[in-house]
Amino acid sequence: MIRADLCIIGAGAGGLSLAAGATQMGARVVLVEGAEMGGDCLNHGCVPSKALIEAARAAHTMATAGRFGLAPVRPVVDYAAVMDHVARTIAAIAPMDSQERFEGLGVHVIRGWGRFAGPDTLEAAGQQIRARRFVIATGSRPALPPLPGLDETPYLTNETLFSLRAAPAHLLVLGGGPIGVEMAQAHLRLGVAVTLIESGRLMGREDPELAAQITATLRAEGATVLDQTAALRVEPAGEGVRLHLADGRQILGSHLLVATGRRVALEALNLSAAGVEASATGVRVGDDLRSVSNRRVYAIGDAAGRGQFTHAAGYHAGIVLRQVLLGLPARIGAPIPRVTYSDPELAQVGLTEPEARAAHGDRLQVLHWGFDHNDRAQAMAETTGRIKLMVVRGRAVGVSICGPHAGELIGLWALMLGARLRLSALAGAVLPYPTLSEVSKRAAGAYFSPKLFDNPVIRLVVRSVQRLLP
Ligand SMILES: Cc1cc2nc3c(=O)[nH]c(=O)nc-3n(C[C@H](O)[C@H](O)[C@H](O)COP(=O)(O)OP(=O)(O)OC[C@H]3O[C@@H](n4cnc5c(N)ncnc54)[C@H](O)[C@@H]3O)c2cc1C
Ligand SMILES: NC(=O)c1ccc[n+]([C@@H]2O[C@H](COP(=O)([O-])OP(=O)(O)OC[C@H]3O[C@@H](n4cnc5c(N)ncnc54)[C@H](O)[C@@H]3O)[C@@H](O)[C@H]2O)c1
Repeated sequence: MIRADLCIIGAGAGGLSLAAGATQMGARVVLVEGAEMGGDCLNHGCVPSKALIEAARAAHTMATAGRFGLAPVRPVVDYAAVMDHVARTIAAIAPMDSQERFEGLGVHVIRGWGRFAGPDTLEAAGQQIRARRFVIATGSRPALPPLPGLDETPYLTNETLFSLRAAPAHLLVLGGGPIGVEMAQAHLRLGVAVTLIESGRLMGREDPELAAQITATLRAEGATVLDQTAALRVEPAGEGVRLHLADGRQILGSHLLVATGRRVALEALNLSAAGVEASATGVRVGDDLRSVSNRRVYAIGDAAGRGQFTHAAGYHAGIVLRQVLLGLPARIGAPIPRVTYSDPELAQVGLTEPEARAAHGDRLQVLHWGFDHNDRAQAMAETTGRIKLMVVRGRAVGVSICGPHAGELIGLWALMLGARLRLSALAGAVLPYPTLSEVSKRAAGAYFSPKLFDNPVIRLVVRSVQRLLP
C-alpha cells in the first residue's frame, strides 16, 4: 500500500502542473498515468497541431509572396518531412513532461491505468494507493458521432492524424469546430484537397460574423465547406471512404478525419467505487472543482467539464493546489480566453455579442476596429478581420478578435476582464507604434471618441477656454 497526501490520475496538462506545484511545496505526491506522459496536448493535441499549422503557414507565405513583390512559389511538400517537424516539436517539449523530470522533483510516478477501489483507495499497475486527496485529471477522448458505417470504415482522429507519413489526396473533415477548422486549413495549405462537413454553423460557439470570416477564408483558399450539412452514413470505397449526405450527394475522399467533439475520459476509473458522481460533461464538481459526492476527490482540466483548454487545466491546477495543500478556499472565476489557430486567428474572452446582448440588453455597446486601419497589418499585408468589444458602463464584458495574431492580442483583454479594468486604462496607455496591439487601444478609444468629438458641450468649453488663454 502506497500512502500519499495527493494522488493525481492523469499526467496531462492539468495533472503535471498540479504534481509539479504540490511536490515542490512539500506534499507527498503520487502521479498515475496510463498512456504517455504529457497527455493529449503534448502528444495528440495542441503541440502537434500547432507544429503542423506553422509548417502550413510557411507554405502559404511562399505561395502568396506576390503581395510583397516576391515571386510566389508553390512549395514542393514532403509530407513525411513535415510530420518529422511535428515529431521533433513534440520531442523538444517532452523532457519537461517526462517521468524522469517528475521523479527528479520527488513525485512518485506510476505507469498504469488508475481505477478506484474505494472512496480513498486507487489501484494502478497492481499497486494500491491510499491518499488524503485524489485529483481526477484524465482529460478527454475523441467523441465519435452515431454515423452508420463508421465502425466498418477507416477513419482518423487527432490520435492518429499526426502519424500519417503520406499526404492524403482528399481529406474529408467531419466537424467544423476548432480541431476541424485548424486541421482543414493546415492540410489545404500543404496542398491537400479538403472538404469540410459541418452539421451546423462552422465555429458555432464563436461570434457569427467573425466565424463567417473564417468560412470565407477557407473557401477562398480552395476548401469545399459544406455547412448546415448532415452526413447520413459512411462506407469504405476502394482505398478511401464515401460519405453520403442527407441531400443525396455523395463525397469520395481518400481519408476521413472525425473531429466532432470530445467526451471526458472517465470510464476506466470505476467512479462508483469511490462514490464520485459524473455526467456526460465531466465529474460533478462545484466552482471549487471538488466532487459534490466525495469530498476527498477533485477534478481538473477536461475531466472537470469547465472548458477544454490546456490553459484552463493549468488554471484549475492552481485552484486545487491552494485548497488541498494549504486548506485555503479557492474557486474558479477568471475569464478563460480561447483561440482557434486558423489564419486569421479567432480569439475570444468573456461574452460574444449574442451572449452579451442576451445578458445586458440595451445597456450593451459594441465597438469595432478593423485591422485594415492598423498600420502594421497593412505592412504585413494581412488586413482581414476586426476586433469587437462588448462594453457595459465603461468596461468590456467580452472581446472577439478575428485577425493576424489574435491569440497574442487576447491576453491583454483577459487581464482587462479579469481585473475589471475600465476601458480608460487601455485608452490612456501608450502602446508602441506600429504594432497590432494598437487595434485594442483604438477600439477602446472608440468608446470615448463620441464623448470627446462631435460633442457640442466640449466644443463650447474648448472655445471658451481658448478665448481665456493668453
Ligand atoms: C487536436 C487538438 C488540438 C488542441 N489544441 C489546443 C490548443 O491549441 N490550445 C489549448 O488550450 N487546448 C487545445 N486542445 C485541448 C487540450 O489538449 C486539452 O484541453 C488539454 O490537453 C486538457 O488537459 P488535461 O490535463 O485535462 O487532459 P490530458 O492532457 O488529456 O491528460 C489526461 C491524461 O490522463 C491519462 N488518463 C486517462 N485516464 C486515466 C486513468 N484511468 N488512469 C491513468 N491515466 C489516465 C491520459 O492517458 C492522459 O495522458 C487541443 C485538443 C486537441 C485534441
Ligand atoms: N485552439 C484550441 O484551443 C483548440 C483546438 C482544438 C481543440 N480544442 C478543444 O477541443 C475541443 C474539441 O474540439 P472539436 O473541434 O472536436 O469539437 P467541438 O465540439 O468544438 O466541435 C465539433 C463540431 O462538430 C460538429 N458535429 C458534430 N457531429 C457532427 C456530425 N455528425 N457531422 C458533422 N458535424 C458534426 C458540431 O456541430 C461542432 O461544430 C474544443 O471545444 C476545444 O475546447 C481547442
